[in-house]
Amino acid sequence: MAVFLNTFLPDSDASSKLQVVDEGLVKLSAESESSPYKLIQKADIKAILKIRKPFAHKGTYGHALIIAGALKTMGAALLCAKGCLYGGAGLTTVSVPESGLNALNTVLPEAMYLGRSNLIKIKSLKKYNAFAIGPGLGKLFESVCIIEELVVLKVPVVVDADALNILSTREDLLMHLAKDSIFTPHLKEFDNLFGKHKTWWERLQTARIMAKKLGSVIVLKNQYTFIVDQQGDVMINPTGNPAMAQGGMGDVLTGLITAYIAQGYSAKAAAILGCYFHGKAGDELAESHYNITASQLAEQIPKTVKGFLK
Ligand SMILES: NC(=O)C1=CN([C@@H]2O[C@H](COP(=O)(O)OP(=O)(O)OC[C@H]3O[C@@H](n4cnc5c(N)ncnc54)[C@H](OP(=O)(O)O)[C@@H]3O)[C@@H](O)[C@H]2O)[C@@H](O)CC1
Ligand SMILES: Nc1ncnc2c1ncn2[C@@H]1O[C@H](COP(=O)(O)OP(=O)(O)O)[C@@H](O)[C@H]1O
Repeated sequence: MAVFLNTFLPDSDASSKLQVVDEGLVKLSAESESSPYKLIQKADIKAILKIRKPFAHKGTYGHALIIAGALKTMGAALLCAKGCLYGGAGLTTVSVPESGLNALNTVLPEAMYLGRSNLIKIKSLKKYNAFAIGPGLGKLFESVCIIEELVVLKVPVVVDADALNILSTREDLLMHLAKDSIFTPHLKEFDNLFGKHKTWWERLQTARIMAKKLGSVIVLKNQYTFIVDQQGDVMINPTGNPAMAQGGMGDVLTGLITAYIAQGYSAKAAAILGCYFHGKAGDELAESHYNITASQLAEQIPKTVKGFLK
């Protein structure tokens, strides 16, 4: 029986009730036209996920740089870094204000530190192959300057939280960010960035247009998160649950997606894997927990991925 898009939306409208959602990312029948809306299946994840290789070392799985945190929101940076470490990046470096250095060394001894002043030395950024910016960053002048540097560097970036809010007032930067970047807004951040929307259907149409225009992936977060690729196709993530509705959960997702970029996945694949395993870790924890903290979820990720492969 056909499934329609309205099943995955929290509100009601006439158009989404008519829009069929395909099961899986691969078109199965040559006869029917494929829908731009696709529900991610377990088989899709199996096809995308690469098994860790014998003789692999930390260099095999990339080096991620996370630019996040401010005095009162250092936790967001730590959670993002935690998502990246537990997502399997070979190396994770975190650029937080110096006031966060002790916390970083104490909470995440596996992570390295890069001072904010070093961020403007482009040469020092060449060793990283995955970049994330935004969780808890704040919207101070320094944060704007860092985004300007990333635009000059022309590297794809995972953009979240405060970095999204900065871009909402700087269309020049938004339009010049490297293609294959990944934007991870929740509803409010999305509307800040692209304008107010009355319905989720309208919001989704804007996401499709903007993902094409930017040549980037938009991860529009909700109970069912929509991953919109550079062609404007929409992949619907089936995992996740209300036990996950606690602060910091999106920060972990940003770190996890960045870990997959570091490991060599494309922007689209990294977004799909990140959303799927983030939600699946939450689903597994929710079997025995009424609610879940973001730290708890990050720590569950390697177990979830291992269990998935069995
Ligand atoms: N430990 C730390 O350091 C943490 C630091 N953090 C960092 O702090 C920074 C600012 O984060 P923030 O939570 O203050 O602002 P933001 O996320 O814009 O929410 C503002 C309001 O928007 C709404 N809203 C949000 N989501 C929605 C949704 N899905 N659907 C609908 N509405 C939604 C909701 O408004 P309401 O509906 O309650 O009126 C909410 O109150 C940011 O950089 C972040 O990374 C956090 O990650 C927490 C842990
Ligand atoms: N009810 C829910 N069902 C499924 N996923 C949820 C639910 N509530 C929150 N999440 C997930 O948690 C994350 C929340 O992200 P975000 O709002 O950016 O949080 P924060 O800014 O606190 O880190 C998203 O990935 C979202 O899909």
